[in-house]
Amino acid sequence: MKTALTIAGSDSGGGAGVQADLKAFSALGVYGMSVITAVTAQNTVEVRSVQMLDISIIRDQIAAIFEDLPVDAVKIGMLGSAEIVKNVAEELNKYKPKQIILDPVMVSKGGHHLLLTDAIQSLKEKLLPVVTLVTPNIPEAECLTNTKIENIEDMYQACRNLKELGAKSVLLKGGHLEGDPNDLFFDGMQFTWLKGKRIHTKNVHGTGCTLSSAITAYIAKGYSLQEAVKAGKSYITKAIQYSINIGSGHGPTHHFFDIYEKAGLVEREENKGEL
Ligand SMILES: Nc1ncnc2c1ncn2[C@@H]1O[C@H](COP(=O)(O)OP(=O)(O)O)[C@@H](O)[C@H]1O
Ligand SMILES: Cc1ncc(COP(=O)(O)OP(=O)(O)O)c(N)n1
Repeated sequence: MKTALTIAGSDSGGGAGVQADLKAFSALGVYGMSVITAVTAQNTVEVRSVQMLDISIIRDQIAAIFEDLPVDAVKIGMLGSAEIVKNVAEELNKYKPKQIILDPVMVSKGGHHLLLTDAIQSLKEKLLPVVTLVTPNIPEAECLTNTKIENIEDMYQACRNLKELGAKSVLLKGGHLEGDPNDLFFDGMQFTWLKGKRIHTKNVHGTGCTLSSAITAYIAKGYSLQEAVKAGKSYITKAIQYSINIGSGHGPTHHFFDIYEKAGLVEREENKGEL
């Protein structure tokens, strides 16, 4: 069985973070493991509070996994602080997993900061050069490159700038720009557009986590990076089409849409979350 590890924060509402990652791993038939960096009190409306975990328990979780279990691919999500970034980078440099996907989580949909501002520099210096793929959304890429991204030309330039900063490959997500959500994949040499059609629903909590963990699962299964990002884009599109209309804010993505489709369940038609 192929395996994947997520190093990320916990979302009590189950839509993002470690919970979304483990659901995506399971839905794609990959054995999931987790290192929790922070606990958030969160639902579909807001992040109420955040408690970052002590460095010692974060390092211990990583060591416990790598000293016993096989890890085919690692996904990194919310890290929270510069100290956590530094220590996670040290542990990864020690155990050297071959495939690391970094979702540089900074701010939740509701505007809550999930990465302290002073940690951004550490993320750029200590993690960006170590990972296989980085998957920023537009505001995260703007922050990492200190530039404005308003159009397609800016997206190309941001990918090149991220490469200059040490990234081996980049998936720049276009969901935050107007129009259809087209993502740009840069393998360090060539660009590939992953085109999407905007789905009009408010239930988009955890989309970034879902996409990066699906890509991680596909890489764990042996897909090439190019195949994995394409398969990940199809997965997130279905996960949003079938997103779950629960809670009074942004409902979560659906990970088991295949089972629903095959069983003829009509969850999508019943989705009152569509705008
Ligand atoms: N309304 C939507 N319809 C279809 N795809 C979307 C929609 N919103 C986002 N996506 C896609 O979901 C993925 C996550 O995108 P994005 O929302 O930009 O990231 P994040 O959740 O990190 O802010 C991307 O592949 C993006 O193109
Ligand atoms: C614990 C935790 N980690 C990450 C996020 C951000 O997830 P994302 O997929 O970008 O989804 P939204 O916050 O945009 O809904 C999170 N909220 N919580």
